[in-house]
Amino acid sequence: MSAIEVAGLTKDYGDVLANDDVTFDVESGEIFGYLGPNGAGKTTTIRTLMGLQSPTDGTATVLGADIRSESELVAAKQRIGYLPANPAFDETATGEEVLDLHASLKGDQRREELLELFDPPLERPIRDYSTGNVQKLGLVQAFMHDPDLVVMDEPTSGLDPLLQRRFNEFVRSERDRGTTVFLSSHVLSEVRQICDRVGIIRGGRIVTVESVADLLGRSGKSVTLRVAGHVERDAVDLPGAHDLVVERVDVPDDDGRVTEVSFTYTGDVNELADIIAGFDLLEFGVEEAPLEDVFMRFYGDEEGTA
Ligand SMILES: Nc1ncnc2c1ncn2[C@@H]1O[C@H](COP(=O)(O)OP(=O)(O)OP(=O)(O)O)[C@@H](O)[C@H]1O
Repeated sequence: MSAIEVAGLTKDYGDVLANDDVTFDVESGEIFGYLGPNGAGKTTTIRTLMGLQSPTDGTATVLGADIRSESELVAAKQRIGYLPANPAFDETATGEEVLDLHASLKGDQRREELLELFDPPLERPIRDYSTGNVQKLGLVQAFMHDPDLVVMDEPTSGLDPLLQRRFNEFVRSERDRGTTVFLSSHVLSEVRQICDRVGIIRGGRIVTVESVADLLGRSGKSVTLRVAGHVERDAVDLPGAHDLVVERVDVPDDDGRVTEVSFTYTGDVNELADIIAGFDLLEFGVEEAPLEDVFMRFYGDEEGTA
């Protein structure tokens, strides 16, 4: 059985069709990334899955419970952890009190273990918490009752790089012990590090659901070269090079000219390495293609940035 099944989910806010016939499944035991630019409709789907708002049309199940049935959903939520975007804990309560409240609702058998990984200042009131500390408390709260499914809306926002890495390792180890994880993000490089599969949403519509390996294979790398001397365009116009830009620049202090080359590359890295080996390189950069470029290449720009 799938941990989450979303079928034709539609949410019309009046001005905005935030989810338009959204359909996808999350398999039990996988880490599924729900990826899309700001305003794409990720939070709308997540809040609907958690029963916090009703769909205009379509439906979904979480751990087999129909989200339209309050009683089914309440029962299922005992086995679900939820970390909302910008968790709104009671500002006057201390972190400890927030956890005590959640423990009374769902349990807290893993509280101490989680507090060793993510250590918010429990004795302080929430109003004194930094964004990162709220996020840490949210993570402890989401996992401490040892749920079967955890749903997180932009979980790494506010975490510094060290904690992000700890979070990634933790989520992978949770997956390895059988927990299903559904998380949203607008950053491809973040999702690629932990997710098994990804669903991309844009303008309220699902544009693809595929494995992260397949997505990365298709999205390619951004390559930049700074080469001493002339480079002819034909020399770098390899199969798999897209959006190629070749510019000659005069460098006053240097003896001669420099050529700057940039492109997105989806071809064979060995072919690229062979070409580059023949250049007098000044600089060489390879980065993940930005998410927006991936969208532009595969899905066009007919829907603007949302
Ligand atoms: N309660 C609401 N009333 C009206 N419009 C809304 C409401 N909530 C969200 N929207 C709109 O629906 C669209 C999708 O918003 P949503 O928050 O689901 O996107 P998102 O992908 O989570 O974006 P972000 O990453 O910025 O949080 C946006 O255009 C947003 O302005």
